[in-house]
Amino acid sequence: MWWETGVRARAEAGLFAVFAELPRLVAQAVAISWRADRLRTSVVAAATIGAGAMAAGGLLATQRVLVELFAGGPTGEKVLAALPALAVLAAVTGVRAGLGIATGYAVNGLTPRVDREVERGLFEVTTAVRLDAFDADAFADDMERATRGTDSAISLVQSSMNLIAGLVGVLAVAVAVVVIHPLLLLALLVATLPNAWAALRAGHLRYGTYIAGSVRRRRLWILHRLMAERASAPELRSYGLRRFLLDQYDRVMDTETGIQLALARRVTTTTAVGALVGGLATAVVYVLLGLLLIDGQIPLAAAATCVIAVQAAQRSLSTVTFQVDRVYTEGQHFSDYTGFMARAAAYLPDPADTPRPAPGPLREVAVQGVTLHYPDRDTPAVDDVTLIVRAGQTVAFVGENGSGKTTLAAMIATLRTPTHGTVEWNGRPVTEWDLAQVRTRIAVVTQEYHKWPFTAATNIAVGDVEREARQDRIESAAARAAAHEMIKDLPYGYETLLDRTFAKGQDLSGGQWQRITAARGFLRDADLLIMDEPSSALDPRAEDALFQAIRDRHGRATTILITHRLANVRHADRIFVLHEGALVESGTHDELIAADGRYADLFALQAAGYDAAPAVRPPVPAQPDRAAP
Ligand SMILES: Nc1ncnc2c1ncn2[C@@H]1O[C@H](COP(=O)(O)OP(=O)(O)OP(=O)(O)O)[C@@H](O)[C@H]1O
Repeated sequence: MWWETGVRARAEAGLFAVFAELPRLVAQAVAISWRADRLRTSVVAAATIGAGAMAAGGLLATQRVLVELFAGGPTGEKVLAALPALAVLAAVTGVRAGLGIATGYAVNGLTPRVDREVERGLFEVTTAVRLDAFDADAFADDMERATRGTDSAISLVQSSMNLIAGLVGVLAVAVAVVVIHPLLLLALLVATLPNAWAALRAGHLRYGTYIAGSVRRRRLWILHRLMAERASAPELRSYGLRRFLLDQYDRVMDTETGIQLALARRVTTTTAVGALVGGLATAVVYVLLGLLLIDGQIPLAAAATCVIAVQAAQRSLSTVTFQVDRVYTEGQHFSDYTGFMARAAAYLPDPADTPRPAPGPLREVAVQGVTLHYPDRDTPAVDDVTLIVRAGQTVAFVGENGSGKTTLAAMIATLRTPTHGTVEWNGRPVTEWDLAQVRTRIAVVTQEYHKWPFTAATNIAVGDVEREARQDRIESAAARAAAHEMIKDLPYGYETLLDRTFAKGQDLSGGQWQRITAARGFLRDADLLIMDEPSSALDPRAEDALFQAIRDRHGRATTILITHRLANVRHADRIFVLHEGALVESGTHDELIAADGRYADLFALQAAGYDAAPAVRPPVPAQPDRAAP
């Protein structure tokens, strides 16, 4: 699964591949951090390098102290002689601690800034891409991965910085040791590498086990939801599924526990082997030091410093090995983010070379030879449609399911771009106007409306965020959509939160939601109101009130109505009938009835439903091919 990208990549990659990719990932982390906050990034970089230098200086000062203490002469004099080096050691240790604190402060300050930089970048793109981006199969999946990638940004930055700090620490020890005696570097490597290898190997094992348990974890996740969520609670009880689900849970957990124990054994064995080999290597180093001492190759103080250096290097290396894994796994997720941002750029609207003019009030919308092909569809959803809607008119788009009404309306609303043809606003293609300004003159009540997790008042107010959300405006819009009384009856009236996932949140019925979304459309009082199936869930009284409000716009503002309830379009100035994407008829209700075409057929069929039906239906004749032999 995509959320396991990082762990999977780490489980599958060899150590060489991991190390080969680290520089790129660390560079990426430094770049984000730099963009988010230059000052703090510089502080972390300077403090990390400074701390490394202090570590090396500390070891050299330690050696100086030991040289003085191991020299001949009375103890008092030796201590006195060691005092300057001791003072340096104390200063270096103090500065190093201070730099550590400075790094901590800077990283803490970086965290929210990096999070914000990355997350805001993502939302800048996801809210700006053209609607057709969401038709591409991979886009939604890509976007989810990118969301996980935003969480990884700060982890990547932090682990990269810790990795750099660990490496600088190891380097500092190596430099100090070489200064004391070059042969000690070899001793240092021999004593530290086995443990480092064991740590990396144990990480590999953990990641491998995690990936092998992917299906099991998903099953557990589903079981968690089934046993604890509201949606499944009624059926769980009515069918007595409790035992069944708990048994499933036990079975999965038995396997999981077994696997975790096996993993723990393997990891312990690996680290024990590493510790054993590391211990033996350290013993060899100590023997080597002893031989060098006896041979007079190095002074006692150098040997003692080397012992301290080995311990310091082991600490730094264990940081490095841990951070290598983190940088690599988090880096994979972050690559999902950067990859998405690059691919999404192709869906961003073309920036205007010169500022485009704002359109005046609507006089006329003209659809000129417009066609729209959805990706992976053989036939166009809208096929070479030409029509004109004039200011003040109420027009209707009718036609069977899938005939292209919503798609055509989306192009008029500038939400979709035609594959061929143009949509003109006041005689000029919409692309030549400032698109944001065109959109402020249009309100769209979509068929697949969104239930915003806000209060009832805000759910209506989102229809016009450009203007102040005055309560009287909200209530008047609600009244036009037959929503006012219904909202007043809610526990907190207009302030009722319409989301059950929050405390005191409420949910509404389908028809009640539809009233709220219609009110959202009325609030803007736009030049052009497009209403796509606004009454499919309304009761007859609410439907009547809604269409009365639509009729009130007649002559004053323009309305495009999409509905299957043909009784509601009788009064439209013009009815456009679509069939398989093409405009097949247009005219007033009376003209279309007189023409006795597709509209007349649909109307007659619907009207027949309201005629008195026979009390008993005649039996359906047996189908010849299904008759009993
Ligand atoms: N996002 C999409 N991706 C691919 N095909 C789509 C998409 N949206 C709609 N279609 C297809 O385009 C055609 C026209 O759909 P559209 O929603 O415009 O029809 P409609 O007339 O509004 O239908 P209904 O009366 O059911 O609302 C249909 O064949 C539909 O399957």
